[in-house]
Amino acid sequence: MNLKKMAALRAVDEIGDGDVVGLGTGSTTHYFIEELGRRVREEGLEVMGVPTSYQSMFLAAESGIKVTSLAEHDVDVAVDGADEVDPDLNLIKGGGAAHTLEKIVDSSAGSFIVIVDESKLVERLGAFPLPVEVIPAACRPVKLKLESMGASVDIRSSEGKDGPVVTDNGNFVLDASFGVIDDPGAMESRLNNIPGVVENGIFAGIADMVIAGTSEGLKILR
Ligand SMILES: O=C(CO)[C@H](O)[C@H](O)COP(=O)(O)O
Repeated sequence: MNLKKMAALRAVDEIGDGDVVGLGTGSTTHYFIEELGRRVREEGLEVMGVPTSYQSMFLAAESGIKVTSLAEHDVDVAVDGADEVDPDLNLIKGGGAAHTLEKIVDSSAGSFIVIVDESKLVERLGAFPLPVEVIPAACRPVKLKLESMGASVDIRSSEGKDGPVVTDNGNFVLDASFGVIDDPGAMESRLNNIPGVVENGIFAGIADMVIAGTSEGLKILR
């Protein structure tokens, strides 16, 4: 079976009737949202979803999940993917440039569950370039600051549009390769302290549970 899907389907079992669910972004959460929607439509599960991106908002609506927001509801359980997960459940996220709203929703949740395939499990964070969302006017000074801290930095661009990726919040993303990150919590705070940085992709100490699909079956980390 597809290992991302395996983790996603297991996560749906953690959702109870009446829950407000944080809906993460990416290909792994895609499977989660689809299955959650199927249970809503076919089994009468009553949930509301708080999307973390336009991607998850559109998919939730298509799947039959009622959409709400943090302005109206607290989140009971958030389910989200990750780009890297270390043994202490620190994460790198933002491969889909959605990490700012993801961090707001995931950190506000009563419980935050991460779903990944085994390729995301690492001993130490840092092989995946760290996404840093910046206000466009701050792009150059923040890039220079990150370089002065030892990173090599790319302004993220993508297919489908010439020029930089523009996030759901109207900002740019810098991908900063620092190598191994020794102290994820300290690095997370330090980066968010740079003027013009909106949010970086380190999620230190907020995940409660990781469900990983592996070739040997499901692996649960708490
Ligand atoms: O952080 C994210 C989006 O900003 C994603 O959750 C992360 O990139 C993992 O994506 P995928 O499930 O497609 O591997």
